[in-house]
Amino acid sequence: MDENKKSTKNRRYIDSFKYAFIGITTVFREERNMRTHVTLGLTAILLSLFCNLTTIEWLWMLLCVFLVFVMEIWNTVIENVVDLVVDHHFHPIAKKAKDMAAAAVLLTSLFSLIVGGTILLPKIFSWFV
Ligand SMILES: Nc1ncnc2c1ncn2[C@@H]1O[C@H](COP(=O)(O)OP(=O)(O)OP(=O)(O)O)[C@@H](O)[C@H]1O
Repeated sequence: MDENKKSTKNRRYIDSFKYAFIGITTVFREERNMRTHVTLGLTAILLSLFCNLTTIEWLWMLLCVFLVFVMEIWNTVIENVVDLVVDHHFHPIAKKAKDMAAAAVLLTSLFSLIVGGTILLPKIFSWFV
């Protein structure tokens, strides 16, 4: 049987990891927004490496980066399920679901921007004064 076309439960933990990894690579390959989030997240982590963060600050930064990734993955899940259900035809409830999923990503990104800015900006300014 073609492994990519199976629709039964994973029997082994290694299979669960394998399909989760395929999910990550698929969302990265197919969603431009996900690639932007990864680029911005990696930039924030790279900057943090030069900013001498405390353990708590590191945990906040990592929480924000992972939250945005997870929210973008859920947004993509909802887009895919909606497209599957309405078969790409216009439907007001499809629009509502997709707009709300996009709103969740927007709010998480704004929250991350506030946290990242609060932690990193004072440290970056202190390099120049
Ligand atoms: N089947 C549909 N019926 C009604 N409106 C839709 C439908 N599909 C998409 N839309 C509208 O188009 C917008 C963009 O949908 P699309 O599936 O292209 O997501 P996207 O451009 O990948 O969005 P995002 O930037 O959140 O990833 C939705 O937020 C919604 O307003």
